[in-house]
Amino acid sequence: MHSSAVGKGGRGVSETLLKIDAAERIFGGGKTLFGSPLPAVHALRGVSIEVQRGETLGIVGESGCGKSTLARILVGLDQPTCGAITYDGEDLCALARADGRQLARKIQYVFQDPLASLNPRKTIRAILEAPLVHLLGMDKPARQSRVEELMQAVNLAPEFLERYPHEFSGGQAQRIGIARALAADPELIVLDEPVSALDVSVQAQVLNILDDLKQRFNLTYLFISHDLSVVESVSDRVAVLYFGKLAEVGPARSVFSAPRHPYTHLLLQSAPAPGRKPTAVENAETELPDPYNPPPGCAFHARCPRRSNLCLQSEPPLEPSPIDDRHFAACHHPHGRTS
Ligand SMILES: Nc1ncnc2c1ncn2[C@@H]1O[C@H](COP(=O)(O)OP(=O)(O)OP(=O)(O)O)[C@@H](O)[C@H]1O
Repeated sequence: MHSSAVGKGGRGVSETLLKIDAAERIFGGGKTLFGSPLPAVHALRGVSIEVQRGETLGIVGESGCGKSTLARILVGLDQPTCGAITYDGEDLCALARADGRQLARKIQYVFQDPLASLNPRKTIRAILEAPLVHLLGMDKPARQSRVEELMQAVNLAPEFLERYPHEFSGGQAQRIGIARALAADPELIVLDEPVSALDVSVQAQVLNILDDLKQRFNLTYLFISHDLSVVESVSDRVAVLYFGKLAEVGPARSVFSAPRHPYTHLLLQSAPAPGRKPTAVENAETELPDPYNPPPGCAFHARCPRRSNLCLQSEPPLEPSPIDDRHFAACHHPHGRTS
């Protein structure tokens, strides 16, 4: 669909930049002042995944599966309840606690709603200069040329620097959000639904810019989206999250052409396609487990056409495919039911 290929093609790089090990995030819980228990939501339930330097890892899943929780943890806006996250060998949470600015120089975030993420009372120049001052301590003359470079990098004229966010279209505003994320020269950018709010034609432009920037600045992307066609077009690898857990992860080509988890099948069947209405997930979404009362066994069992007694009793581990050790699925019946 899109001509862009943010990170597609792989560069044969295999240096681990980010390592997430058994990350859990529980919201709520504990007790009220009067001692009654508060409900708890297990937003991430033991997520383990690595991101290689230079790759684009796509993360897909329905609303509520934990995508944004993971993204917020990676940029230091939240902390996991337990588990370990290392960035380039350093403890990411310790880094976030000790010096948020160091973390912000390495990992940046691009928000879904471009206009809402830009301060309406500041000019674009002030918006782009803020990270240069706060993260890099850059002086005025250096800032002047850097903001012009940043505008050029996202194909916007430097004349726009004195304008305010409301004077831009959604696509232009997202390009400004991307320029701001680039300002401190990060290595990893977490793109949280970066084109979901844009028209399809504008999406392609923004994806092309992201692809170009990735090549030019050796960036690594974590690309979060519920739009499978976008994720397929941009990702080297794809992780499918379901109810706070990884259901499947592997090279994009394998996950999309030969999905092993029935949830990935369901997502693919439900994706909008010419002549087909997206209904399956919309219908099935009403069957998502109650986050306050998770089911036993595999969290997907109530929706799963392959379920067996085993699925009702035990959670399947994430295991590699016998024919591709980079393609993992957490399913007791990844090849369908044999009995
Ligand atoms: N601050 C919070 N307090 C309580 N529950 C939360 C909080 N943040 C997220 N959750 C819950 O954690 C789960 C995962 O939410 P999250 O926003 O990470 O999902 P998501 O996949 O990003 O969804 P969406 O695509 O709708 O943003 C959901 O059940 C959500 O209600």
